Amino acid sequence: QKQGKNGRKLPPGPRALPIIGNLHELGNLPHRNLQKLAQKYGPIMSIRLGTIPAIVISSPEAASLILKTHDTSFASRPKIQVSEYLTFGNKGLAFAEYGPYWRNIRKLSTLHLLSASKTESFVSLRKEELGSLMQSLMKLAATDEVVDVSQKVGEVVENIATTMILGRSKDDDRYDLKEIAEEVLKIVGAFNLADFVPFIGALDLQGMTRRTKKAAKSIHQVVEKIITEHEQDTDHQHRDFVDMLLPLMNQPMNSHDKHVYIIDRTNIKAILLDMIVAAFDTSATAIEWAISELVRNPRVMKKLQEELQNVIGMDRMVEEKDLGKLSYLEMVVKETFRLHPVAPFLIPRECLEDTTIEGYYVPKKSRIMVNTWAIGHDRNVWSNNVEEFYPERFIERTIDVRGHDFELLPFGSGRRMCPGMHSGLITVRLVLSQLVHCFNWELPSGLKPNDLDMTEVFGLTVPRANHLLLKPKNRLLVRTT
Ligand code: HEM
Repeated sequence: QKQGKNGRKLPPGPRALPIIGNLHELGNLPHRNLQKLAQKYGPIMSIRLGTIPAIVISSPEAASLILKTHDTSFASRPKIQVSEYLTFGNKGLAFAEYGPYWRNIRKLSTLHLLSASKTESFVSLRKEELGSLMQSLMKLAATDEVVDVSQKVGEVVENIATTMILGRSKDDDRYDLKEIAEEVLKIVGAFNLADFVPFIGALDLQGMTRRTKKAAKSIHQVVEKIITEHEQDTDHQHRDFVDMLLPLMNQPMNSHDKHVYIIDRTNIKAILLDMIVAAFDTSATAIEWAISELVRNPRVMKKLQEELQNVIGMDRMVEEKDLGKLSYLEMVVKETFRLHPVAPFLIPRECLEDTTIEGYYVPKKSRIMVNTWAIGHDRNVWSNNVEEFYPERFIERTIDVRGHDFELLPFGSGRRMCPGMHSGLITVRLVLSQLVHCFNWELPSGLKPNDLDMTEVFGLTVPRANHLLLKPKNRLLVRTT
């Protein structure tokens, strides 16, 4: 029985060591290790990360208490070193503490950058980028080459995101934003001692502070340069995020709010940085897991290709307007998110005030980790075939990914839920369906579906550890864009 300072009952959990607490129990894949511990201690478990108390949530019911019933108490984010450096003292959206500042930039972002109509306005951008990817893959398919699918998917998502956010494509090789974004996600996901054991953290034994400063410096330079170019080039016609944010500079964020914040250059940069980091890797990670599972499960691949054949036909590519008609595709995407949630712990939350959950005391400033990976792998929720990639499970269950069903939370839920969900979902469904419609995907010679390596690497997101290598074979009857 664990007790808080005031003698109140804390959730059960493993014994914590002096100084490091339970950091040593996280291992390389904390989502898996904390699932095992939760099987012993329960779905509301308390651990200590260095000096910080943390609560790990591992069931849909407990997730609903955190993200719905007590949403306001858990709507803040912890202050972490990487975000402080990267977004000029948490001036971005993802790590801003809960309060009027966050509320204003969240509103501004959802209204001006990520609304459904803004997302739709990038339809031709997505079509063009995907068209060039398909052309290049068709050429490679004709020569029977093994293709680095992870790299190709990463490039197309990066091109779409860079053009949408910054108005330029990857052709400009003076910088590598993807590499920087991946580095930032790794640092955010790493359990940085500077955040948990400050007096040891100052020594920077893990080299995290050095890595953070380096990544922040490179990304600040790129974004500053791009903003300056937008300011100088007054007659261009793009409608990227920089164009949408610049007219708001030096204006109050929300003149009706009693807390008046004026948007300055650092606010704009911080918002753009968050968008870059949030958009680059997330959709690409989901797509590469989906293709990996389809290749490992030829039955599902065949069924998805049949759906595409019936709905689209073999003489043209998939268009965005077709997506609504592809119900099996939707189930495949859900099943991918269930087994491979892109951000298995969402983005960490911080408890704003002392709270009681199911009779347990959760002290103010506790870190909250919702283990969506554990929920997706729970037999009690998904029955005994939990490890199987079986999209048909969603025929019977009307479970959706939009934050209402706590069994499946790829975008989180509640006030801090992902505001880029619409954009992310379109990218995932479009790129995935196009790749599967235009090509058959074969394993390099000698490999059987079950041999496919599925090793994960942990960060804020959990992508494949090794790139996915496959041979495309042309499937469409006509080569068209
Ligand atoms: C498949 C793609 C994506 C996935 C799986 C995903 C997932 C997530 C998750 C799990 C969270 C945390 C939610 C929570 O704490 O409850 C989040 C937050 C966020 N996402 Fe996404 N995301 C995706 C795409 C995008 C895109 C394309 C953008 C923007 C262009 C974006 C912008 C953000 C932002 C700004 C936040 C922080 C929101 C806040 O703290 O108020 N995401 N996302």
